[in-house]
Amino acid sequence: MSRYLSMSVTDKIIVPLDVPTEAAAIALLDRLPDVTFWKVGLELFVATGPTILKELKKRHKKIFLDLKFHDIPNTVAGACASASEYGVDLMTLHATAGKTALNAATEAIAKSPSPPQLLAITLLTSLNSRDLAFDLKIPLELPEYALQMALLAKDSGINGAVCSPQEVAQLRQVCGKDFVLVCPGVRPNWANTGDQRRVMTPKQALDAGADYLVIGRPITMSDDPVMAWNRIIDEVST
Ligand SMILES: O=C(O)c1cc(=O)[nH]c(=O)n1[C@@H]1O[C@H](COP(=O)(O)O)[C@@H](O)[C@H]1O
Repeated sequence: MSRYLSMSVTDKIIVPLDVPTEAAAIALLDRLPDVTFWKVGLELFVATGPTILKELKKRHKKIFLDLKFHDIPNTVAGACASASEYGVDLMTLHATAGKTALNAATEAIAKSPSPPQLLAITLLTSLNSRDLAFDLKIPLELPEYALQMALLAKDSGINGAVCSPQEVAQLRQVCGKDFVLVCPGVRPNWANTGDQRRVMTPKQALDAGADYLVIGRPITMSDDPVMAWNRIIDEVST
C-alpha cells in the first residue's frame, strides 16, 4: 500500500474522469488506485450514463457528479431529484440559474434518502475579468461577482460553491467554515494552464481555504499519472 494513502490530504484532491469512453475511465481508475475521490463530468456521463457511477461505487470511491445544471426551476428540480438517486457525494448546478431554481434544487434533493451536497458554480475558472466585463457585460469586479453568486447560493440553501482558488479566501471568510468550497483551476508550477484562466498551485489553493481541489490534466494527461499524483501530494504535504 502506498504511503500516500495514510494522508488525509489525498481525500481533498478530486480527479476528473474527463475521458470519452468507459474503457478509458476504467484504465485511469486502474492506473491511479490511490485516488479516493473522482469526478464524472459531462463528457463521460453523456457517453456512459450511470454505468460509470456503479463502477466507482463498486470500488468504494467518492463521487462528484458534475453535470452543471442550468435551466428553469422545474427542470433543475427534476434533474436534481433524478441525479440524487445515484447516491453521489457532490453535485453541481449554476448559480446563474437563479434563486428560485436554487431553492427548487435544494427542496428536490431533500427528499432523497442519501442527498448529495449541492455546489453552485460561481464563475467558470476558464473566464477572466475581461470575459466578464466585455463578453458577459457584467458590471462588477470579478471577485465581487463570484462572491455574490456564492451568497445567492448560500441564501438559497445550497451547501457550497465551485470557485477559482483566487477567490476562495474571500468566499471562506464571508460564507463561513461550513460552506463547502471546491476549487478547479489548480495548476502545479510544472503544469500547463491550458484553458484555465484563474489558477493557483495546489498548496496555495488549500492554504487559502479550499475544502477540495479538482485537478485533472496535470495528472490524467501526464506521461506518468502516478508520478504526477504523488508529486502533487508531496507538494501539498510539505
Ligand atoms: O465544476 C467544475 O468542476 C469546474 C468548474 C469550473 O469553474 N472550472 C472547471 O475547470 N471545472 C471542472 O474541473 C476540471 C478541471 O480540469 P483540469 O483543467 O484538467 O484540471 C474539469 O473537469 C472542469 O469541467
